[in-house]
Amino acid sequence: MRHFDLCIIGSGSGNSLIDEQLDDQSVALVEKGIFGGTCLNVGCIPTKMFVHPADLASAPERSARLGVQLTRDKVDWPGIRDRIFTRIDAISEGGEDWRAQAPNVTLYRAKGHFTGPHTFAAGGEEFSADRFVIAAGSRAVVPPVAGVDPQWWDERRDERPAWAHTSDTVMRTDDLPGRVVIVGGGYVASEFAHVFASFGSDVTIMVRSQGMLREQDAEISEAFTRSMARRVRLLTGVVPTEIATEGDGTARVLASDGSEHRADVVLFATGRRPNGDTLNLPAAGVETDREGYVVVDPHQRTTAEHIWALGDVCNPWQLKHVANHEAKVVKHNLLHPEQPRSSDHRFVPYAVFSEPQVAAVGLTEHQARAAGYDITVAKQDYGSIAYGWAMEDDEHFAKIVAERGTGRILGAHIMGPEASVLIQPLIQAMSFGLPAAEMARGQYWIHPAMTELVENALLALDV
Ligand SMILES: Cc1cc2nc3c(=O)[nH]c(=O)nc-3n(C[C@H](O)[C@H](O)[C@H](O)COP(=O)(O)OP(=O)(O)OC[C@H]3O[C@@H](n4cnc5c(N)ncnc54)[C@H](O)[C@@H]3O)c2cc1C
Ligand SMILES: NC(=O)c1ccc[n+]([C@@H]2O[C@H](COP(=O)([O-])OP(=O)(O)OC[C@H]3O[C@@H](n4cnc5c(N)ncnc54)[C@H](O)[C@@H]3O)[C@@H](O)[C@H]2O)c1
Repeated sequence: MRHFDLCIIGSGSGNSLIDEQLDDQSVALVEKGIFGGTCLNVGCIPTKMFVHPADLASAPERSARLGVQLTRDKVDWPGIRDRIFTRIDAISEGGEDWRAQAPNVTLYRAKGHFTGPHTFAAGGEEFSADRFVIAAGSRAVVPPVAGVDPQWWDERRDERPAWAHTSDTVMRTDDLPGRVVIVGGGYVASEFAHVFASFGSDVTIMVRSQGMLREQDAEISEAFTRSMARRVRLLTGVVPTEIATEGDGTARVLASDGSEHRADVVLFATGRRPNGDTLNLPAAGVETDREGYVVVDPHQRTTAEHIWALGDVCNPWQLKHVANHEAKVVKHNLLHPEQPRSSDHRFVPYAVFSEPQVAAVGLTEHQARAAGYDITVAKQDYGSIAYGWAMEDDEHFAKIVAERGTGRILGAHIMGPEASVLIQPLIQAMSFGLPAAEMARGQYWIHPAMTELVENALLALDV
């Protein structure tokens, strides 16, 4: 049986572990899908490459109130799609070729699973390794709906009707779909609703709960839901009950409120499940929690001493910057097991790249109150700062939650232009323990930049 020093399962963030520091180790890299993983091929990167043109395409919706009449003349979907994937596919292929020619790396292009604590099977071969890193990511979940076969996204993928999509496939459709039904109200639903609505598709969102982005601070979720409802047909408290394929290959979607919708594309944006269940983890002594995430200690070590895990397979944030952070920790701990580092999950930020953008870090107001903090909350409208006047903004805001007395920032939530950028100084303040008043008063804030939103929100806190 062939033996390796290290086996890495998953070529997304797992691939970034391999560099010259591992040149003296034999490495097996196992990848069943597109080389480079979710973020590069079907996640963060291509979605944002669609979001940016969508931001441009939706400019006419925002510009008329400022006296600038714009029209969206044409959206060249095949051109946009091919520009994006010509670039991405080349990176994926180049990365795979680069790995394949590395003398110390053996690439297994197959679905693999553990056969014992130190043994693994992939591509008809069984091999052993001293140490393993599980970086197997997560996969889209498709809920049970009459007329929808979950095997369309697995073994029976050839039978999948043209209308049935997850985020893995929807960016590669031949044409811009005229009618899109999106199921779900989280990150993926919000971003693709923006893309398709901006490009001119007729979009219907069916969201099971009473609003979108329900994990966010309640005021943000409510405001975002109102905003999205102005752009698309938003059905809250509604799920699809049955989907039938029509003679022309499109979908007829029956919904729980009795409504019926025709669609060229139905996008299931209903969450992602960690891939640990595909790896026969009990054979290796690796435990998972009730939601299927691989259990790790602060050093990213699993319940088996010689096996580490990182990314979506073991953390519920399911974000690339968290996977990257954990990969750096695992890398250090593989090289320096006697001086292990811990992951820092104290202040994990996130952003939803929709229209409007949403970004957040830390506790929501409700979570802070439930945790028993004595809090002060400030809500600052974009329209109250000079740059917001320039934009005639009457919708967007920032909200900061801080501890009364200490001024410690517990959470920050922003909905509006550049929210994903404006949140960064607040992440920094929380990470380095900078109290709100000191942060507001101890530095210059450029006038009249959008960051005055953060300055004024900090000053408005009753610390
Ligand atoms: C549409 C979309 C948009 C996103 N946008 C953002 C964003 O803007 N910002 C952000 O921070 N995050 C975003 N994410 C999340 C981000 O993509 C993931 O958190 C990140 O890619 C996870 O990295 P990973 O290395 O854990 O897993 P992955 O990159 O998924 O890598 C896991 C790899 O393991 C392989 N694999 C799994 N099981 C096996 C097996 N049994 N045998 C062999 N190989 C296997 C898979 O094929 C896959 O290539 C987005 C996700 C999606 C779906
Ligand atoms: N900008 C970003 O960082 C970004 C963008 C896209 C995706 N992601 C990552 O990908 C993950 C997956 O995104 P997502 O939007 O699919 O998941 P999500 O968890 O954000 O949202 C899932 C949505 O589906 C709904 N839902 C779940 N089960 C359902 C069912 N049976 N019937 C009807 N509705 C159901 C939920 O109520 C929720 O509205 C996210 O958790 C996120 O970590 C991140």
